[in-house]
Parts: sequence; structure tokens; C-alpha cells
Amino acid sequence: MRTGSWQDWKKRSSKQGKVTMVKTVAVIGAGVSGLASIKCCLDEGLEPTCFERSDGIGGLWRFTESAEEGRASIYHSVFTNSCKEMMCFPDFPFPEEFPNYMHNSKLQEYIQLYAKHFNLVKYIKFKTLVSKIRKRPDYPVTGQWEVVIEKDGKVESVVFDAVMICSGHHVYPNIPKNSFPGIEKFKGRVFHSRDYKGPEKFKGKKVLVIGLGNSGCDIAVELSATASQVYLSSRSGSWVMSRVWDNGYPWDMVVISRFETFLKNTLPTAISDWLYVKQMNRWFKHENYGLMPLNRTSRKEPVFNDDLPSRIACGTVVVKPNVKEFRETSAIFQDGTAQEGLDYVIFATGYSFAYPFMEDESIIKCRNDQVTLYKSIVPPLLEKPTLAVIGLVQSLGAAIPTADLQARWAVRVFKGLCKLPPQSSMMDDIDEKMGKKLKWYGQSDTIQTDYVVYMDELASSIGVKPNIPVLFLTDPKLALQVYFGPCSPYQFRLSGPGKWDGARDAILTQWDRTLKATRTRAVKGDQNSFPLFSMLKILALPLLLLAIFMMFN
Ligand SMILES: Cc1cc2nc3c(=O)[nH]c(=O)nc-3n(C[C@H](O)[C@H](O)[C@H](O)COP(=O)(O)OP(=O)(O)OC[C@H]3O[C@@H](n4cnc5c(N)ncnc54)[C@H](O)[C@@H]3O)c2cc1C
Ligand SMILES: NC(=O)C1=CN([C@@H]2O[C@H](COP(=O)(O)OP(=O)(O)OC[C@H]3O[C@@H](n4cnc5c(N)ncnc54)[C@H](OP(=O)(O)O)[C@@H]3O)[C@@H](O)[C@H]2O)C=CC1
Ligand SMILES: NCCS(=O)O
Repeated sequence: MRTGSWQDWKKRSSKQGKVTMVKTVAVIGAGVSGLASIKCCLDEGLEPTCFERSDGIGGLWRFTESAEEGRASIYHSVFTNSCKEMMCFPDFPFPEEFPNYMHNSKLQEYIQLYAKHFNLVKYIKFKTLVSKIRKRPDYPVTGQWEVVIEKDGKVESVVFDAVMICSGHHVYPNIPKNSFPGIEKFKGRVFHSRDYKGPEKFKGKKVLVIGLGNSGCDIAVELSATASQVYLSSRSGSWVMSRVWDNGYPWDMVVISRFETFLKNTLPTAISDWLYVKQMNRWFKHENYGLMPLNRTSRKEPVFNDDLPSRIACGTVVVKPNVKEFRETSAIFQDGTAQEGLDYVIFATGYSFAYPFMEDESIIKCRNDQVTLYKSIVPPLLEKPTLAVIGLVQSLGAAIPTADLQARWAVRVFKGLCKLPPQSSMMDDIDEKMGKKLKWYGQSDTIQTDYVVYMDELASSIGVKPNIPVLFLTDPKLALQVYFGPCSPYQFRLSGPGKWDGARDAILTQWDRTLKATRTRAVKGDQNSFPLFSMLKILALPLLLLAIFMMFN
């Protein structure tokens, strides 16, 4: 780590007679985004230094008994809602013996294996807080940043050529108390899901959980086994999916494919929406369980919870509308019903994004105090493209492969290998994407995005997007999997910069690893049906509708 100075820089630049390219990179955070960023810097010959405020890697996935300031906090029973073939680092499949969906401790084990395999820990400064990031005085020429770090009470300022912010976006709890009149009068315990760790202290209690997201549903289901009653209040409802999808295949290996994405973006909206609602209601009729989303065609992230419907059916979880107001021991709901004798209220109302270490936060929130980033990664108004935010997108896809591809793109922007368009074009692109977000997610300021579309956009810019027509000609067996099968992370390391020689084989064996994890008792005559064909049956209806649409257009 070089403590920089103007003299150092002048010496370096005078030697080469020109402004030096990016070499040293500060990576803020050692969660999966930070680890991917370290590796991508090394792959491109840069010198990363990662600062991690806690004493270990893994970020959100490193479980601790109590929440730590400035780091995401999870409850003990969190299981992934992305399966292993869809949430791995693209050049590092999960070990075969891992289950398809896993406990947070198993994912943390994998993260540690990844860091060890690529020898990343030596680039990390633990228990080192980044307290300030600011442009150097000569930033307009050098693009350099000053990173202020604090460790053991000592404060130090370090100069870097570039910065990758990997500090996570599930840290700062959103507790919308002003949306809930009377909450101050409520005599029971009130806290945010960030501080929830387990069901032990809720035995025999009456608990109201606010928020029908994954946290709210997980917590309501878990508490319903020991609390006397759990109420789950929702403002706008949500689609609920099971991890165990068609034919028992992992939901994301069936739903997240190039072909599904093509259908969603090609079929007339009315047909695409009709198919979506039909697909989402296939497991159970949501209106019969009080869960139906107000905007049923919104593609906002569903809840992945295998037990919620049965807990509702058993009466241990009662779904309620939004809360209108609180009284000393009760909640009054929007439908006028009231629930007396509440002991706890848990706000599972999500998180807000903040970058307290940015001296000028408007660099990231450059419009209406909203995060405004080109390709959800670089601030569009920076004079020099030497700062990137990694991990600030939410999609049906998994965070790890998303962060990996983002980091690969960002590093190539730092090196000038991926050129940014003029600022006006970047702002136009951001506006165009906001329009699409409004259409698909009902909000233009959301960080939600269409996974395959987003990944392909980055992949195209780097030069690693699979060329499907060519693949059908040169490697049809692989092409079938790549196009009709799951859009698994390996696809983005099949070719081009950062190619991984194991990618093709990983794709062709992904179903073997998936079925091996659950087909643990074989019965003679088991159909070893190749999932692709059973998946094509699932697509028969959309394919038929597409053919009819094409015939009449
Ligand atoms: C309950 C829950 C379950 C989830 N399940 C899934 C799932 O199944 N699949 C999926 O794909 N995603 C899931 N996610 C999304 C999750 O956020 C990502 O999987 C992933 O953990 C994000 O990693 P990250 O590195 O971007 O951020 P984080 O994991 O939050 O790591 C950020 C790191 O930065 C450090 N840091 C922050 N500020 C500073 C600073 N100023 N100085 C130094 N260090 C700093 C923190 O200590 C932390 O280690 C889940 C999220 C939650 C809340
Ligand atoms: N792997 C796993 O099992 C888990 C994954 N996660 C992930 O972590 C991330 C965060 O999830 P989560 O903590 O559930 O947060 P989310 O942001 O996903 O959900 C927040 C919920 O709170 C509601 N809400 C927000 N503000 C208000 C308000 N003012 N009044 C009433 N309701 C409000 C929202 O309702 P509305 O829809 O109306 O806005 C929404 O239902 C998500 O990406 C999630 O997928 C979380 C837990 C477990
Ligand atoms: N869809 C995977 C991301 S998440 O935050 O659960």
C-alpha cells in the first residue's frame, strides 16, 4: 500500500512523460463484491488493497450473534434463495457435496474456499474502517482519490488511482416510523429485522411483523413455530415462490434463462403479463391467502418461502393489510380490524443506501439525492472514471455473479479498455433504464433490474457475451443449454477476456450436480430425464403463443 504524495506522483508521471494509467485500487469491503473486485483487479494486473472494517471476510454472510455497526446482519436461520449453480463465482463452482440451497454457514464456507483458492486474503486490511473518500486536489488530471482509514485509533490518508466501493446495501435499516402514527405510544418491543437473530425469546408471545419481503416472511414463519400468534402485515402484497419449482428443479434454474428473458421482452405485454400471473399463481392462488400483490404484473422481486402458505393454512401466521395506526398494546389495520395484546412489532421494512464515507455523497447520488450510476456502477458526472460501486443492483439473479461481472467491467473502465460514452449519453441511458424500471417494477428509482439483460449488457461491453447463433453452429449441445437452460454464471466466462477453461464443462454438468444433491435415494427405473426436455415442455405454451404472435405480425 503506497502512501501517496504529489512528489511521488510527479516522479512516476515524469518518468513516463504522461499521466499514468490506473495501477493502485482501493477496495472498500471484503464481502463477495469486495472479493470479486480484488480478484478482477489482479486478473487485469492492478494492485488492489481491500479495507474491511470487521475482522473477517464474507460481509453479510459472516454470521455474528449480534449486529455489528456498518455491516449487514443476518439471522441464524437464513438460507440462500439462489441455488448453487446460479450463485457461484463464474470460475469457481460450489463443491459437489453442497446442497442446492444452503444455510448461510455453508455459503460462508464456500466464500472462504474462494478467497483461499485465489489467494485474496493477503490483499485485505482487516479491522480497518474507511472513514473518508475524497478527490485529490489534482483529481481532474490524475483521477486519484484520497482514502482515509482508521485502525486501532490511528488515522491515515492513502492515495489510490481508483476506488471500488463494495460496502453493501443491506446495512442501514429503513424504519418508516412516520408511516405508523402512534408507534411511539406502543408499549411493546419494536425493532428492525436487522436485529433479529432467532426465535428463542418470542415463545408464547404475540408478534406483528411488518413487511412482506423475504426477511418478513422468513421471520414470521420461524416465529410461528413458537410464538402464540404471528401477524404479517403487508402494504402491497407479494408473489410467493418456492425454491422447489417445476418438477422439483430449483426455481432459478428454470425461470432465469435466455429464452424466458426473450419471451418476456418480445411477447406483447398483455400476453407476457398473463403468462407471468399464471406462472406465479400456479403453486397456489395468492388471493386465497391474502398475499395477492396490488400490482400483480409488477416484476418486483418475489418472496422465496417454501413454508409460508402452509403456516397461513395452519393459522399460525395471519396475513393482515398495512397498519393504519398503533395504540398502547394494539395495532389498527387499514381494513379497520384491530389486534390487541401485541408483545412485539418487527419492522422487516428493508434498507436504505448510504455512503457515509463519501466526502461528497452527491458523486453517487448526483440527481435528486438518488443513487445515479451508469450501468449501476460508475457515477456519470465524474471527470475521470476512477470510482465504481459494486453490488448495488437487485435482480432475480444472484449477487455473486452480478458483482463478478460488474467488477470485470469496472476494472476495464479504469484501464481504458471499456470506453465510457459522453456524460450526456450516460445520463440518457440512465433515463431510459429508469423508464423500463417504472414499467417492470413500478418504481423508477429502484435498484431492481432484469438479470439476463443487465448481465448481457456488461458482457457485451467487455466482449464476453455468448454468441448464440455461432454457438448453435459450432457447439449445438452447449448452445441448447446456454439458450434454453439456466443462464448460469459460467456462461460469462466461456470466452473473451477472463475466459475460464472449465466453463463449458461446468455448464454441461450443472444439472448433474443439481440432481445429485437431491436424488440421494435412487429407485430402479428412475427416469434420468434430461431436465432440458422437461423444461421445454414447460415452455410449450409460451412457444405456441410466440408462434401465433409471429404469424399475425
Ligand atoms: C437476509 C439476506 C439474505 C440474502 N440472500 C441472498 C441470496 O440468497 N442470494 C443472493 O444472491 N443474494 C442474497 N442477499 C443479498 C446479499 O446482499 C448479497 O448476496 C451479498 O451478500 C452482497 O455482498 P456485498 O459484498 O455487496 O455486501 P456485504 O456482504 O454487505 O459486504 C460489505 C462489506 O463491506 C464492509 N464495509 C462496509 N463499509 C465499510 C467501511 N466504511 N470500511 C470498511 N469496510 C466496510 C462490511 O463490513 C462488509 O464486510 C441476501 C441479503 C440478505 C439481507
Ligand atoms: N435468501 C433469503 O432467504 C433472504 C433474502 N433476503 C434479501 O434481502 C434483501 C432485503 O430483503 P428484506 O429485508 O425483506 O427487505 P425488502 O426491501 O425486500 O422488503 C421490505 C418490505 O417492507 C415493506 N415496506 C417498506 N417500507 C414500508 C412502509 N413504509 N410501510 C409498509 N411496508 C413497508 C415493503 O413493502 P412494499 O412491497 O409495499 O414496498 C416490503 O414488503 C432482499 O433482496 C431479499 O431478497 C432477505 C431475507 C432472506
Ligand atoms: N435474488 C437474489 C438476490 S437477494 O437479495 O435474495
